[in-house]
Amino acid sequence: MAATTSFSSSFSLIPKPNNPYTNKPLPLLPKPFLKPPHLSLLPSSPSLIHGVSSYFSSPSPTEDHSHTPFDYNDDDDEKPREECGVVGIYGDPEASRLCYLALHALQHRGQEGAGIVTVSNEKVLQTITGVGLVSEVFNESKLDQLPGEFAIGHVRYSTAGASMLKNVQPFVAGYRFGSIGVAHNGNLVNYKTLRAMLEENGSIFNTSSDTEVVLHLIAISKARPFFMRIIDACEKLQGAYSMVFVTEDKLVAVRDPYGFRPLVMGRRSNGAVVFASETCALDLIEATYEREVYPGEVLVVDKDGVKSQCLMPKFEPKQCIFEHIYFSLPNSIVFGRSVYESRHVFGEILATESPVECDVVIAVPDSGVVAALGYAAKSGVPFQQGLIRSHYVGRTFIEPSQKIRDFGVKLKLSPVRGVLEGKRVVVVDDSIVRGTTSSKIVRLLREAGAKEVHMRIASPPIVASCYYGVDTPSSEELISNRLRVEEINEFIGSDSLAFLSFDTLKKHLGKDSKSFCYACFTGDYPVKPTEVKVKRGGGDFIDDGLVGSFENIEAGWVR
Ligand SMILES: O=P(O)(O)OC[C@H]1O[C@H](OP(=O)(O)OP(=O)(O)O)[C@H](O)[C@@H]1O
Ligand SMILES: NC(=O)CC[C@H](N)C(=O)O
Ligand code: SF4
Ligand SMILES: [Mg+2]
Repeated sequence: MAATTSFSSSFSLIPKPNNPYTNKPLPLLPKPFLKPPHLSLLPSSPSLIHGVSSYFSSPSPTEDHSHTPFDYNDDDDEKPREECGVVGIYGDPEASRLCYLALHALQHRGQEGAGIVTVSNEKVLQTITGVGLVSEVFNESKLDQLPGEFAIGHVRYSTAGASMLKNVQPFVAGYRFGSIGVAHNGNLVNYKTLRAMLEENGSIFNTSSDTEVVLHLIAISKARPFFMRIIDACEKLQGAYSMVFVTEDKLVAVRDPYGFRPLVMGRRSNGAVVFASETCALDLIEATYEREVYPGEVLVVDKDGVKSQCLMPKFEPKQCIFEHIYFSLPNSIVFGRSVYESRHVFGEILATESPVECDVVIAVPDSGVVAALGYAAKSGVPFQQGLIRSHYVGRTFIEPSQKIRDFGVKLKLSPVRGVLEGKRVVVVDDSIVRGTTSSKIVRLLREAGAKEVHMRIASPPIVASCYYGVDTPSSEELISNRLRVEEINEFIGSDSLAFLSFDTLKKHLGKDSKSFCYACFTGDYPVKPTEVKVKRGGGDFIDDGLVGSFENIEAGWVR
C-alpha cells in the first residue's frame, strides 16, 4: 500500500472560542469548602422514578422490588451496541417539545429507550421515559404532561445495565436538598467499584445502569453550593461522561476531562440555552451553535446566566475518533470539525493510498456514503447508488443474534443490478467490526452481476473493544483482531480489501491528533479499564418486559 503523499484537504477547522487547551484557562474552583466525601456518612439513597411521574423531593419509590438477589453478572450477551444522545434546554416555554425534536435528531445514537424530564413552574421535576424510539415513547398528550421552561432528554443505547425500562434515562431522584435529573452519554469504567462502595454503606440501587452511581455520589457529597456536589461526584468517576443535569432551578452540563463523547452548546433566538450531543440537534430546533462544552468543563445555567467551571486543572482531551468515522451524523460538527468533511477526506485518502482499476464506486449506505463520495471524487471514477437501503429496518448493531444480523443485512440492503452487472466495483464502508456486513455485501454484489468487488474501509482495523460508551463486541469477536487483512479479504470473499491507514489518519488530524482516542485501533486505552466489561450489570433483577408501545409503560409505571 503506497504511502499517501497528497490528498486534497477540503477539511476545515471550525473555530473554537475560548479553547481551553490553547486559550485562557477556565476559572478553577476554590475548594476550601469542599469536604472530602465520606461514603460511610450516607443519607438515604436517592430514589428513581420511571414511566410517567412527577417528582417531589420527599417520596420514595413504591414499585415492587421483589426480585432475585443482586448479583454481578459478567456474562457478555454478544450484542454490540452504540451510543447515547443527550439534550438539555433552559429558558424556553416549549422546552419539552424542543427536547422531543432534538431527541429525534439524535435518534441514530440510541434506539432502545427515550425520556424527557422537565421542571414545571411549580419547581416539580416531571418525567416520561419509555422503551423504544422517540416516536413510540412520546405523543402529543404526553408532551402536554411535561410543561416548563427547562428540560433534559436522552436516547439510550445501553453499555452498562440491560436494555430494559428501569435503565432508560433520564433518571430522576430526590435527595435531602431537592430533586435532580441526569442524562448520560458515555460509560464509567469504575462504576462497579463505586457501586460496591455505596452499597456497602447502605445505598439501594433502582437500576443496573452505571449512570445511577452519579446520583448517589451527588447525594452523599458534602460540598456546597449545589454544582460543587456535581463536581465532587465527577471527581470520583473514571471513564466517559457527557452529562446534563436538571434541578429545580438549574441546568448543568458536564464533560469528562478526556472529552471522549461530544457535547455542544447553542442558543435559540429567544436566548434559550441548548446543550446536545451533536449539532444536528441544534440545527433542528433552530439553535445557533456556539461552542463545545470543553473536556473537563462544567457549565451551570440558571436565571443569572451561564457560568463555566473547570472539573480538573489538567485537560487531556481524548475525543472519540469513531464519532467522525461512524456514529455522528455527517451534518454535525463534532469536536469542532465537520463530520462530513472528515469522512470525505477519509475516502480521498483511501483512493490515494489504495487505488484500484474500477468502473464504479458505490457505498454501503448510509454511513459509508460520504467516504465513498470522497473516494470517487479523488479517483475520478463515477459514484453510483449500487446498494439501496431500506429505512424501515434498524441498524444491524441492535439486532439480537448473529443469525438475525445476517438476515438483517439482506433485509436492509438491496443491490441495483443495472449499476453492478459486468462492472469492476469499489464498495466503500466506514468500518468492519465482525465482518458480517462485508461478507454479505460481497455476496449480494456478485449475485447482482459485479465482475470484481473491491472493499475499501474508511477506518483502520478495529482490534480492541471500547470501554467509553460504545458497546463494541469483545476483542475476540473483532475480525481484525483475529485475522490479517489478506485473511479478512479471503473471509469476506472480496477481490481486494484495504483499510484507512492509521498513520495517515493521524497525519491528517495534524496537531489535533493528540487529542483523539484511538483505543479501538491500538488497544492503548487512555483510561485503563480495570473492571471487567459487563453488558448486564448488577441488579438486573427482573426484566420489566415492556417493549414498544408507550401504553404498556403507562400501565406498568404510572404513579
Ligand atoms: O462487520 P460488522 O460486524 O458487520 O459491522 C460493520 C458494519 O456495522 C455498521 O453498520 P450497521 O449496519 O450497523 O449500521 P449503519 O446502517 O448505520 O451503517 C458499520 O457501518 C458497518 O457497515
Ligand atoms: N451509550 C451510552 O452512552 C450509554 C450510557 C449509559 N452507560 C447506559 O448504559 O445507559
Ligand atoms: S475506543 Fe474507539 S470507539 Fe471507544 S472512545 Fe476510543 S476511539 Fe471511540
Ligand atoms: Mg454500515
